[in-house]
Amino acid sequence: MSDLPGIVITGASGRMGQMLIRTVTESDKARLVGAVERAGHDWIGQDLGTAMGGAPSGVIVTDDPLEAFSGAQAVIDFTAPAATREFAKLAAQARLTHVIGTTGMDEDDIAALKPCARHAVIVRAGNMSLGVNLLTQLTKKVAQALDADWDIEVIEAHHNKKVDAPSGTALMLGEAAAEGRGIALSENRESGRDGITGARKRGAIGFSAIRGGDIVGEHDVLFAGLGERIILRHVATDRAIFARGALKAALWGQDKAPGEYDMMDVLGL
Ligand SMILES: NC(=O)c1ccc[n+]([C@@H]2O[C@H](COP(=O)([O-])OP(=O)(O)OC[C@H]3O[C@@H](n4cnc5c(N)ncnc54)[C@H](O)[C@@H]3O)[C@@H](O)[C@H]2O)c1
Ligand SMILES: O=C(O)C1=N[C@H](C(=O)O)CCC1
Repeated sequence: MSDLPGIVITGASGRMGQMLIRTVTESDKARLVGAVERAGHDWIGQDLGTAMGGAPSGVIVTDDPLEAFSGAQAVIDFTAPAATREFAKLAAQARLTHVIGTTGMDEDDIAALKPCARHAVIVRAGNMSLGVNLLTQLTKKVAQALDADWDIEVIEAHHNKKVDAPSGTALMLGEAAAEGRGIALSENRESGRDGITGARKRGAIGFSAIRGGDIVGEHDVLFAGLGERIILRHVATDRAIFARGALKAALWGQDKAPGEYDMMDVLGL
């Protein structure tokens, strides 16, 4: 039996779930030991490889996360906020590294992770790619250099199945801009313009969301001044960038003390 870290993927049939399964399976640094889907899903009880249209893998898809987590070292979780809250409790119980890519988590959801992080390593980020994490650093630097005469707007575009807005990435970028400017995002956030909105509030950080087709994920941070504009841009063309980052985080977490971490910690940025 291999001593490579055993990884469980939750939301196995999802867009990210399938990408993560391929990434872990192809890695020589980890092994796939479990796959979880929601109760009632067609894949439950099926061999994962067969369900994905390939050769049998020996991993049976389950709706029992506790069973899947026992004997694993990490769980990579790109599902939905309510599911992620439940997985966090079980990962803490099993002392697994819990890598959370799920977005759309509200304040309550995030607060619920705190007690779990006393027992397990939690790595959570709205975007696991190297490029976006670098972009947050650039955003903070540019916001630091410019005053509130420069309007900041985060413009994001995603596929037509995405259920949350603004995207987790857009919020990361907005937080970075607010930090650079020395203000709280919660008090300066502006989104959902429609109708007679009035003029833009000075110093506000705006969010605009586009949804369409199969767009993987595109983010612009626009700094609009008088007579000039700066645009910082990241374009994702392949979900593999998120899966590679998530696997890196799962491996990184293996020798860390319990606590809450993000991709900046993992990437050393
Ligand atoms: N952080 C990042 O880098 C990053 C990148 C891409 C996507 N995401 C986020 O990941 C999440 C998933 O995205 P997606 O495009 O794969 O969505 P998706 O809808 O294709 O997949 C989600 C999967 O989770 C499953 N699921 C839901 N509840 C469950 C439960 N209780 N138990 C087990 N499985 C459950 C669903 O059945 C589905 O298969 C979203 O929140 C998205 O924003 C994050
Ligand atoms: O496809 C998605 O959903 C994505 N979600 C993340 C976000 O909300 O920022 C990352 C990009 C893709």
